[in-house]
Amino acid sequence: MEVKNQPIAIQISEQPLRYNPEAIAHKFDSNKIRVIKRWLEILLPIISFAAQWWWYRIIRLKPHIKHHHLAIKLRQHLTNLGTAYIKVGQALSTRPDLLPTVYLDELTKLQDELPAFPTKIAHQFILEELGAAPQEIYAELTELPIAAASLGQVYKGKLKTGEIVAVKVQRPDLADKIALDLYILRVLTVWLEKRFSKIRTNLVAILDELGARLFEEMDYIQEGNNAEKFASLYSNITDIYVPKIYWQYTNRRVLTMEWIQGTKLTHISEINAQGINARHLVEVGIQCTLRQLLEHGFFHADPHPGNLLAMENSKLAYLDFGMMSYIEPYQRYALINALVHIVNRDFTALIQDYIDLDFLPPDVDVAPVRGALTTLFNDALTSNVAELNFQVIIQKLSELMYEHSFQVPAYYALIIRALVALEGIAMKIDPDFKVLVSAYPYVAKRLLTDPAPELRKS
Ligand SMILES: Nc1ncnc2c1ncn2[C@@H]1O[C@H](COP(=O)(O)OP(=O)(O)OP(=O)(O)O)[C@@H](O)[C@H]1O
Repeated sequence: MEVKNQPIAIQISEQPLRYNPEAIAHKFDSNKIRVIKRWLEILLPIISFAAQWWWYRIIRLKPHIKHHHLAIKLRQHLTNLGTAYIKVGQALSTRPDLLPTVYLDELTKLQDELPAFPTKIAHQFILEELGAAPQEIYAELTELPIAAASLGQVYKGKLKTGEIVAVKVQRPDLADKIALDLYILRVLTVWLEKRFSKIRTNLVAILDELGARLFEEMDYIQEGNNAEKFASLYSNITDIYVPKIYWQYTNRRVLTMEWIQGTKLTHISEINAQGINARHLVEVGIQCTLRQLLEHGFFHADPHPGNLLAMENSKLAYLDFGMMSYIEPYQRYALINALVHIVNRDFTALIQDYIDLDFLPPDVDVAPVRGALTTLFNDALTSNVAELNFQVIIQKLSELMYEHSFQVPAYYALIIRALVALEGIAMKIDPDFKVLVSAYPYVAKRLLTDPAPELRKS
């Protein structure tokens, strides 16, 4: 029987997968044994971490050595605890308002080192989600996954109509396991907030935001929609490519998309060996990032080099649209204004930008923050734009934000992560590559030509 690109019997779920803390609490309140078992698995590393912290205090270890060791331990514990904790750690790694820099640096190394699950289970999922056995849908499908990541694993396949595809299948019981971990973490954060009234940050809100994000990431229909929205906004940029989604063969836990033949930007030497100009790809990536952040606001929040592929025709392909974020127009304008105020060294105005962006409360004691910002940016700006290194500025700014109790909104943390990832790639290609120099003409042009009243003042 010939199967054309026609819908087979799939039951696309009507409601998108949503994080609902009340429903989760309701579910696990009546399953105490499971909750207690998981609590024990979590408590053990917490106790071990606390004991180590206490020991280092007793032996009066030098603070920087102490925190360095503790940060490594924290990363190891989170890795062992599984997907939800790896994601929590990755989210924390972008939050200079919550953790000192030494912890941020260590947590950015968190990798999703999870083993693959059996292909038999993946086949079962395909049957359940798409309503037909894999051999009825795909003419070919690799026996083993070509990649195993935190939420799912990816097979290479071929449709009966001949198109080469990537088939992403979600890990078994993922939603259930993550829900249980989020439930426990929420109990813990509510307790922490009650117990330590000094904590100013709304930890429960941060956790709920992360939960919402994780649930979105677990819904491959949402990911497919994100990919299409991203394509509609940015694939008109020269040399940007976004894989096509095959909706007929996609559901919540199975995603079928166009296979991208390419080399990850983690393998720069291979890219060069193929005669592809890696520098050009970075320039393209920078232009695309600027359009995402400053023009449409819809941005890829996880553009690490493993999610970017150099194609043989010198195009840059984006993968993995599970984690996207959005910046409101007023936030975009405030960011551009902040940039202008930094360049003009107008730190009083810069503090007002931070207040407008809700980083600082309106009643903040301005003088010490202005003093710290002045020192930081005067140091940084004595070098000309060509010498500015983004990573260094961000690191200093992170320290300042931690010391002066800034509240960093999640979207800002994700922007920084995206920019630092991009600069990291650029500097691997050429240690002297200046992202800011490449970005400057675009920002200048926006300032000169954008009719928005919010920018006209600047
Ligand atoms: N369309 C595609 N074409 C070719 N390879 C792909 C494609 N999609 C995914 N892959 C491969 O599978 C890997 C994992 O895919 P992806 O990053 O989408 O999974 P994930 O579970 O969302 O991972 P993460 O842990 O980053 O969230 C990619 O790094 C890439 O090697």
